[in-house]
Amino acid sequence: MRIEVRHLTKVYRGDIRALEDLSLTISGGMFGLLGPNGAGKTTFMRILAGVLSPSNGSIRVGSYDGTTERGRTQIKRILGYLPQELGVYTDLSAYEFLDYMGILKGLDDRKQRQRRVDESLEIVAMSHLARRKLKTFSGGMKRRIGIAQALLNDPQLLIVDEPTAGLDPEERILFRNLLSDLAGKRTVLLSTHIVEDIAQTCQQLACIAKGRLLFQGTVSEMLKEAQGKVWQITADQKPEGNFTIVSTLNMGLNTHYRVVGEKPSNPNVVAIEPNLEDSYIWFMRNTRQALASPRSPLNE
Ligand SMILES: Nc1ncnc2c1ncn2[C@@H]1O[C@H](COP(=O)(O)OP(=O)(O)OP(=O)(O)O)[C@@H](O)[C@H]1O
Repeated sequence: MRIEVRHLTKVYRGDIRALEDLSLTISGGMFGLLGPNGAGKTTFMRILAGVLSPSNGSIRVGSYDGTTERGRTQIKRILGYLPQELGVYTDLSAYEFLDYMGILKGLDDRKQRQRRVDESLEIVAMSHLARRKLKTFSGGMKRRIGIAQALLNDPQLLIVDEPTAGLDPEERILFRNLLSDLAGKRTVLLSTHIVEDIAQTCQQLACIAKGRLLFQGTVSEMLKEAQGKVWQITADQKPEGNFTIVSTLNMGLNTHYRVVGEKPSNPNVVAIEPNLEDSYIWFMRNTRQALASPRSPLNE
């Protein structure tokens, strides 16, 4: 399922510009949308999901036009959406909740709906907990029920917004693996500010900040962007300079500081290979610097 977004702009009331001339292409598999809080990720996802209309720009999901009412209705049929918050149905059992969501999604035939609920529970490995109330579930289990809900109509496009926030490390890994499995036969769009989730699951990603596209490409292309910008400084006190310290490792007599920026002038500096988090920090640094410059297009 190919998604093409061109010149997408969203202006909320009060002239809040959440998306600014955003163009990107998602060609299938698992795609990551990375950006800090307030970057415009949720706005983008909600527009794609047809919940919100854009102020400007075009959206094509497969052969459907997301800017028309008819196109949005068609897109909703082939789309599953896991929002950040699932809502408060905590007194329902997993099965009752999914059955109810199935009715809302227009699965009117009871037998067919039950079959889809059973299949979705099976995909997320929750069949054995179908009769338990949602309020007794851990964060990771609730997230899996959220995915089951999004899978009820067997969508070709699955949109998940910040799905691992608040999960413990083990739950996060399980959840990431589940998303990768699902991406085998559909397009999965994963929005997050957790770099590791994208590094572990996505081949393609886009990085946005302040509603603008900073980067689109593969994980290895993004790594290349920070090549020659990541350093290890060994020192006995915190170094200062035009860089961002991303980690500090106390080695006893001295400390290893991992920093991102132009080559520091400090002694005991060695270049190291960037990871995706370093690249992300590099892009964010550049964005902040551009914002500080009055001539930057980011300030228009
Ligand atoms: N309904 C709204 N009315 C006005 N401004 C809004 C509305 N929804 C979002 N915004 C603003 O639009 C910008 C982008 O918000 P959005 O929620 O899309 O970002 P995000 O990347 O998803 O952030 P987060 O990870 O914090 O959810 C922010 O400045 C936000 O305050």
